[in-house]
Amino acid sequence: MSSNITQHDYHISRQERNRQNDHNSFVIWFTGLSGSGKSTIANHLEKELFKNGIRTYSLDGDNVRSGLNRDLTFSLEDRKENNRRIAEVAKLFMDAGMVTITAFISPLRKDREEAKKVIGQDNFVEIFVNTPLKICEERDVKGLYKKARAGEIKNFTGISSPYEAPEDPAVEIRAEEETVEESVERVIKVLKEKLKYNE
Ligand SMILES: Nc1ncnc2c1ncn2[C@@H]1O[C@H](COP(=O)(O)OS(=O)(=O)O)[C@@H](OP(=O)(O)O)[C@H]1O
Ligand SMILES: Nc1ncnc2c1ncn2[C@@H]1O[C@H](COP(=O)(O)OP(=O)(O)O)[C@@H](O)[C@H]1O
Repeated sequence: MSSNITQHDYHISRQERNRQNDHNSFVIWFTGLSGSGKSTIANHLEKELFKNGIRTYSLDGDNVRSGLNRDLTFSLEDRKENNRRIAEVAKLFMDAGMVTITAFISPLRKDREEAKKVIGQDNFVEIFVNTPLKICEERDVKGLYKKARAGEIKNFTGISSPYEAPEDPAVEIRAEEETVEESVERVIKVLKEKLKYNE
């Protein structure tokens, strides 16, 4: 790492931005298998927050794996780098005052722990979308499970690459037992206090 890099002080602090927005900023980190419902629930959550005047931004596969992280594969090493960069970008959006939502598989506990360190424990809300593999596979939204079972995709999460469930998520969603609206309502309940800006 170069020692010639100087970090400039930002003129406007996160706290000042939060005061102006009249809510706190933090990161909501969704994790779960492919097809578990991360993007669906994250999108509904963002719409609901936005409707209530909360400044939000979502990071997901579409705007990250096809751009910033398009050089990365699905090896565990590259997934770690994927998660690291997402955590750094999420932190920037959080510093800009946004309630930032991320929806990535992020399969390994230690990589999510690293993300938590970058973002800060108090700013990191982990949401586990706990949909059983069997259901994700039946849904097979993108046809990828079929390909993975046929050996056409290597290192597929849940089939030929590991997924480690969070031990103590802020919210655990059992998407097969509740509707998207019910899941979003439960998440918002947990966020209510966190959103309140107190001087
Ligand atoms: N090998 C393999 N394993 C898992 N997923 C795969 C793979 N290859 C492609 N895809 C598609 O990529 C999406 C997951 O990307 P992520 O960036 O969320 O993964 S990770 O956090 O780096 O593990 C995932 O999207 P979601 O279904 O939205 O989770 C898949 O559509
Ligand atoms: N209760 C539920 N919560 C979330 N998604 C659900 C639920 N029930 C069915 N689904 C469906 O499951 C699929 C989940 O896909 P997606 O949100 O893309 O998952 P992921 O982002 O985890 O890959 C969608 O087609 C969604 O409509």
